[in-house]
Amino acid sequence: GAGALALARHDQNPASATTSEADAAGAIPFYGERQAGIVTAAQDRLHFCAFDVITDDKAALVDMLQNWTAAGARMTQGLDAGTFGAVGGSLEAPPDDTGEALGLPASGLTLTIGFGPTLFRDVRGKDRFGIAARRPAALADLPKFPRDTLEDAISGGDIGVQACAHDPQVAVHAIRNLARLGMGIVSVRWSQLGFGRTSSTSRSQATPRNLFGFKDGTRNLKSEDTGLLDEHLWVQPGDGPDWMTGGSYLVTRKIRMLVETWDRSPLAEQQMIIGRDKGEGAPLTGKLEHDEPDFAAQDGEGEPVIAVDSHLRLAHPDQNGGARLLRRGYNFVDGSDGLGRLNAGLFFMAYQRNAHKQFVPVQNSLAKQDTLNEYIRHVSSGLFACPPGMLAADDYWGRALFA
Ligand SMILES: C=CC1=C(C)c2cc3[nH]c(cc4nc(cc5[nH]c(cc1n2)c(C)c5CCC(=O)O)C(CCC(=O)O)=C4C)c(C)c3C=C
Ligand SMILES: [Fe+2]
Repeated sequence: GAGALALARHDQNPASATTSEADAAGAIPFYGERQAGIVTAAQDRLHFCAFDVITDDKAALVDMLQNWTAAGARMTQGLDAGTFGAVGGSLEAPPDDTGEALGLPASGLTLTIGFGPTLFRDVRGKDRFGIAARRPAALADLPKFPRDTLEDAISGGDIGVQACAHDPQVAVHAIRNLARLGMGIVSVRWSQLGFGRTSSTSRSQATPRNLFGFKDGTRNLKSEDTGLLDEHLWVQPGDGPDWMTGGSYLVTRKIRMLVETWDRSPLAEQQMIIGRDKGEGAPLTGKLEHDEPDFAAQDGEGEPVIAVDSHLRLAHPDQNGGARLLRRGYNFVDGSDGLGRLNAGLFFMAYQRNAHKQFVPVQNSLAKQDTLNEYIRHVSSGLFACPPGMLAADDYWGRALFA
């Protein structure tokens, strides 16, 4: 607990220890112009859940979204999901909170909601809730990419909820209570736990490492780049539809990483594949992490120093019509695969103004020729339209869409 933390940090600057402890325990505002959990400095833990709506009753769905909003406003502030709480209600009724977060602080919990293509029209093309005309053009299904090995059962979903927190128990508690409140209206389609954020979304954060051991998120869109955020992250007036103005599109990709194969490849080869060095994270043409890569530089034999099929070159905006992403992924290890290997990888998440103009061209370049492909498999995919934030307590998730 707090005692152990204080001990562990005894030899460090006490002021900074206090600040980071407070940050890790603190509450992030639920209401605001934007949804929290997008440019919010990436927390350590993730529980993402995709739900399917199992009712045709629009009023029941809207009622659930109102209940979710009220519970989300409470849980993100460190409170129980309901007003009676885990132990404050009637002995004759199931509690309005499941209880496993009793005594835990808010832990930086954010809840970010998005609506999937199938909420507007189901797989048979039916306009389920009379909102098909409000489906954004940018929410068209993602194309199939070369090498995709997607599993339908862990892809897609009508509603996606991203719960991020510094404590996994807090993130899981939030998703579990939304699922409980949604009983009979939604069912859990798939869910994913993640740890060790693989991107920094703020210049105040050090760049973390992915399970290949490389710094990931060096050249990410950052919360401080407000001009770039308007250009690349937030849906702008005129992009349409109006209910999405100020929102953003989330692409999720569960990417299995064949870590055992990777671990047998030489350091020089690993660095060639990424296009950066493993220790510092500098481009192979530079010294420091944030040095600009020089794609024209050649080695003694006239070969490009940053290989033409390296991840760095293929993912770079210059190769993809200027496309940029706000990456916000997490590592995962879902036990083992029964074949003596870890079932490990990257749960890739990226927010953007239009996935068809940003994620799609980047992923097409990567899928065609990235040397990283030998070591990874895309096994799940999702696309969600995340509306803007809510300014007041009488608003609710999806109001502008369903009104
Ligand atoms: C389609 C988008 C991307 C997928 C899928 C993706 C998978 C993936 N990436 C790594 C490791 C690294 N990626 C890095 C940079 C980087 N990656 C993407 C996009 C996708 N990556 C972009 C847009 C960028 C930034 C490019 C730039 O602007 O220079 C890096 C380098 C460090 C960094 O800048 O973040 C690493 C390392 C893995 C392991 C992976 C799949 C499992
Ligand atoms: Fe990448």
